[in-house]
This record gives sequence, C-alpha cells and structure tokens, in this order.
Amino acid sequence: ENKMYFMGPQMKRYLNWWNVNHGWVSFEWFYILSFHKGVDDFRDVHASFYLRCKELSLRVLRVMALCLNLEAEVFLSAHKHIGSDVNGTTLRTLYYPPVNSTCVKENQLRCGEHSDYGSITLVFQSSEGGLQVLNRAGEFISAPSIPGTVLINIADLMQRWTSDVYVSAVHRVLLPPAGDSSTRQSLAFFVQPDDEAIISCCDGSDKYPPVKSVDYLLSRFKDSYGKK
Ligand SMILES: O=C(O)CCC(=O)C(=O)O
Ligand SMILES: [Fe+2]
Repeated sequence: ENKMYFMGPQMKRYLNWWNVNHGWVSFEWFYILSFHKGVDDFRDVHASFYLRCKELSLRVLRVMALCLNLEAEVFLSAHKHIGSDVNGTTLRTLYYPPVNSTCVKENQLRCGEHSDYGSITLVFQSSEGGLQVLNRAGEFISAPSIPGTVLINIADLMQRWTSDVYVSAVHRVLLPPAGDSSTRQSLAFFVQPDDEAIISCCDGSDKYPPVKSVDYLLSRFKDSYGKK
C-alpha cells in the first residue's frame, strides 16, 4: 500500500509541500493522510500503526530509565502527548526508488550521514538492507533488517538528556551495488518529547543547559533546512 501511495499521481500535489516544509513533519501528517484518496485503508492503517509505535516507544523509554537506575517515569513523564499537536513525534514513511547505476554520482547515498533529533527512533525496514550505523571505533557497520525486529536508534536529545551516557547513533543508507535495481522501504517513528518539556541532564549535572524540547527541535530544523 505504501509503495502504491508513493508511485501514485497524488505525489505531484504534495511535492510543493516538500519544498515548503522540507519533508512531512508531524504537523502535517494527519492533514495529508486525510486528503489522500485512492488507496483503501491507508489512513486508518497508518493511524493505528502510529498508536502501536507510541505504545512500544513508551515501554522502551521506561526500560531506558530503569537501565540507568533512574525513576521509571523520568523520560515517560516528558512524553505524555505523543499524537497530539503539542508533541512533534512523527511517523515517516520512506520509499527509496530503484537507482540507475549509470547515473550515480561519486559518494552518492540513499540517505546521508546524520543522527536523529529527538529522544529515540523506531525503524522498520524492508529486507534489502543498506542501513549503516557508526560504531565507537568510527567505522560504519551494517544494520541489516532482521525479520520480526524493530531497530531503535538513540537520538540527540536523549544523548543530551543523559549527559552522553546514551550516545546518539550516527547512521546513513547506502545505495544498492551497481546493477542492483532494488528499492527500499522503511518506516521511521521519530519520538520527540512534548513541546513544552524542559530537558535537563538527568544526572543533575550541568553538562548541557536545560532546553525546551520544541525549541531544540526547531533549532535543529533550522540548522538542517534554513538559509545559510
Ligand atoms: O531508511 C532508513 O532506514 C533510514 C531513514 C533515516 O535515518 C531518517 O529518515 O532519519
Ligand atoms: Fe535517521
């Protein structure tokens, strides 16, 4: 269903949105889906999947606090409003089209090296692979799709929150090898604390100054997409 959506004529209409809003961010997700006609159930499936992702994320955030011997609620209490307009958590569906290897530029990637902005990201990937993560030795290693598993990235705000105890995962997506015309489909659920949550180092240190979640997110968007 996802693939049909991205191949369909409705894409043309949304390309303008892409330019204005540099991608489909939380504020639009419901709006876009509610416009979409032509693929039965797409909206309902997406909305219910969003809620399943939310449940899983909250469980993971609880465990992440317990692993640090912190109050179970320390991260959860800043994620009370996922799925509402005061929380920027976003489900992004990514379709990477086939690549013609004769047109590939040097060092071209499917997705450039970066880390995510929020607290954690759930990644569901199709079987083609290509996702790589930077390890502590500074080498990119493959993070293949393992059937029945969800990949969870630690993101930048979590690193800051835990005074660098949990380290944000730098990652990228490689092109398929020359001559391989496979596509890639992934779903990324970017978990963001509530807009008004103040994120301060959970060990009580002042390694990073407290920051309001929404301010941090907007400053990262600006760094990535704003005029230089
Ligand atoms: O396609 C993927 O699995 C990675 C996508 C990603 O890292 C992102 O959108 O932030
Ligand atoms: Fe990412």
